[in-house]
Amino acid sequence: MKPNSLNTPLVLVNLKCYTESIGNGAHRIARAAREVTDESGVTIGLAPLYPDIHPINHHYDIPVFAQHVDPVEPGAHTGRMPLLAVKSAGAIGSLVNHSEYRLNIADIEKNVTALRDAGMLSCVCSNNIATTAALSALGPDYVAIEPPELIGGKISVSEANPGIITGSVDIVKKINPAVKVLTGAGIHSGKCVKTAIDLGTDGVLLASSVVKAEDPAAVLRDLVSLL
Ligand SMILES: O=C[C@H](O)COP(=O)(O)O
Repeated sequence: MKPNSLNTPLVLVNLKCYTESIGNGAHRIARAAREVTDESGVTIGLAPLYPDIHPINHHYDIPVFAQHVDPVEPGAHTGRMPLLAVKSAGAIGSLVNHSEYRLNIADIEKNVTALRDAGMLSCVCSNNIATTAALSALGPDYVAIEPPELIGGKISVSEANPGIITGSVDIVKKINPAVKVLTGAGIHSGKCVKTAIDLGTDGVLLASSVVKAEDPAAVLRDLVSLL
């Protein structure tokens, strides 16, 4: 799997730390992602827990992102996760500054630069248009705009706040048009995904609708159905 070469649109599923994402649960979601990628041709990536990066990459050959990397060089640190460790496990990129794991701007810049230098993809999360502007200036591969109040809910950003999507797309185009824009929070249907794409994004970042589903493949099939 070559970094810097993911097709658009991208459906990136963050497995977070949900019970359903642990052990066999991660394999269940990865199998579903593989199946729906094969049926639809849409790129579906996963951001699993660290122990599942290698098995998911190895068994299912789908793009794997880390959920976070620590802005540290390999060395005398304990309990940290340097990006070379996730690269060596098979991750092609990492989320940075997720709403559930905020970093300061200096550490975001450090991670974006280190990921680029390692030939990996950065997907930096943002909570509003002003933050999106600042983050796009750092030149990540993706900025993912996610209103925190909609994360984990049943109403998607596409339905509740299309203005934050168009505002983010517009500001990124002005500041750094090479940066791709994802959006997320509450994305649960093909209609939400289609709206996000029609508003100018390059894909979606989502979690609960797939991870907590009884049948993740059915949800993924619906998510890509209008692309
Ligand atoms: O990383 C994913 C986002 O936080 C969205 O999560 P959600 O789809 O559960 O709202």
